[in-house]
Amino acid sequence: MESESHSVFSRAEWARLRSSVPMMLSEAEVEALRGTNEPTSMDEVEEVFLPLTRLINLHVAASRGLARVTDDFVGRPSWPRPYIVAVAGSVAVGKSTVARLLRALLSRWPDHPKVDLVTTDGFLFPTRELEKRGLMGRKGFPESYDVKRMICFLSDMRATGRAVSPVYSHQAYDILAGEEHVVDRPDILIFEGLNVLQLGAGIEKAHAPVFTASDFFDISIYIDAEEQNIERWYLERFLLLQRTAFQNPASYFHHMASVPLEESEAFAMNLWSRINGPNLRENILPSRSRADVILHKRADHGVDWLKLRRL
Ligand SMILES: Nc1ncnc2c1ncn2[C@@H]1O[C@H](COP(=O)(O)OP(=O)(O)O)[C@@H](O)[C@H]1O
Ligand SMILES: CC(C)(COP(=O)(O)O)[C@@H](O)C(=O)NCCC(=O)O
Repeated sequence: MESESHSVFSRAEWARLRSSVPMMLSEAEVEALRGTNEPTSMDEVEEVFLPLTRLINLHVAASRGLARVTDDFVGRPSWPRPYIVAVAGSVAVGKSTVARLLRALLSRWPDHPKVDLVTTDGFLFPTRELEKRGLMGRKGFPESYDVKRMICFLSDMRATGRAVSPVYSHQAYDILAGEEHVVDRPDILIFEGLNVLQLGAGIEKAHAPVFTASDFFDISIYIDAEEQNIERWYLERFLLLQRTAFQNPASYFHHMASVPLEESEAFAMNLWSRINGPNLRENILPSRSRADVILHKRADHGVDWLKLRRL
C-alpha cells in the first residue's frame, strides 16, 4: 500500500535535500533536547532534520500564500494562521525528541520564530474518570481520550490561533487539576501523540465522524520502527526511569523504585504486552500510511530511510 502512496528516500538521498540550510543548533543544545535513553547525534540533525525543516519552511510559505489568495478572493482581512505539524507513532518510539528537535530548529527561521508544542496526553481522561470507565489498563487507546475536547482544541486553533489544553504529568500518571497550557497565535504548532492520525479520533454524528484530528493538520510525520526495537527501548527506558524519576516519592511508579531487576523487567514487559504493544498493532500502526512523512528508525535510534507521501 505505502509502496504506491509514498516515495522512498535512503538517508543519503534525503540528506542531499538539505540544500544550503545552515546548522542551527550547537552540540550542547542537541544534548539538551535528547529524550531519556535516546542518542540523537549531530549527524542525525544535519542529515535528517535539517532537510525536514527545510521542507516544512517551504510548506509554511506556500500555505500562507494560499490562505492569502482565499482571503483576498472573498475580501476579508488576512491573518497569519498557525501551521500545524502532527507527530505520530508508538509509545517509546521517540516522538517527543523529534517534536522538541523540530521545535528548536523551526523556531530558528526568521519567518516563523514562534513555535509551540502540545502533546495529546493532555486530552487523556483524568485517572478518576478512567477508573470509573474501567479504562486504566487502556491508557493510550482511542477510548481513553476526550476526543471531543481535542477536536475543539484543534478547531479553535484553526479558527482563532488561540486554544487551551489540559496538562498531563508522567510523574503523577494523571491530568494536573487546575493547570492548563495556553497556546497563543504561534507561527507553527507541533501536535504530538500516538493517536493523531487515527480516523477514530473524531467527533461522531450519527455514527460517522464529522471531523477527525487530521482535518486540522498541514503536515503529518509518523515515527516508525520495528516493534521488537520499540519494545526494547520501552524496557530500557523503564529501567532508566526506575533509577531516576521513580526515586521521587511523588512518582506514580515510586513503588517500583527499588524492586529487583527481574521483577522490574517483568513489570515493564507486562505493561508493554497488555497495553502499549496491542495499541501499536491495533490502532497506531494502521494509521501510518496516512502520514505525509514516515521516518524509519533502526535499532540504534538512527533514521535509515524516509517516505514522502505522493497520493
Ligand atoms: N513514567 C514516566 N515518568 C517520567 N517520564 C516518563 C514516563 N514515561 C514516559 N516518560 C517520558 O515522557 C515522554 C513521552 O513518552 P512517550 O509517550 O512514550 O513517547 P515517545 O517515547 O514517543 O516520546 C518521554 O520523554 C519519556 O521519557
Ligand atoms: C500517556 C501515554 C498514553 C502517551 O500519550 P500521548 O502523549 O502519546 O497521547 C503513554 O505514555 C502511557 O502512559 N501509556 C500507558 C501504559 C504505560 O504506562 O506505559
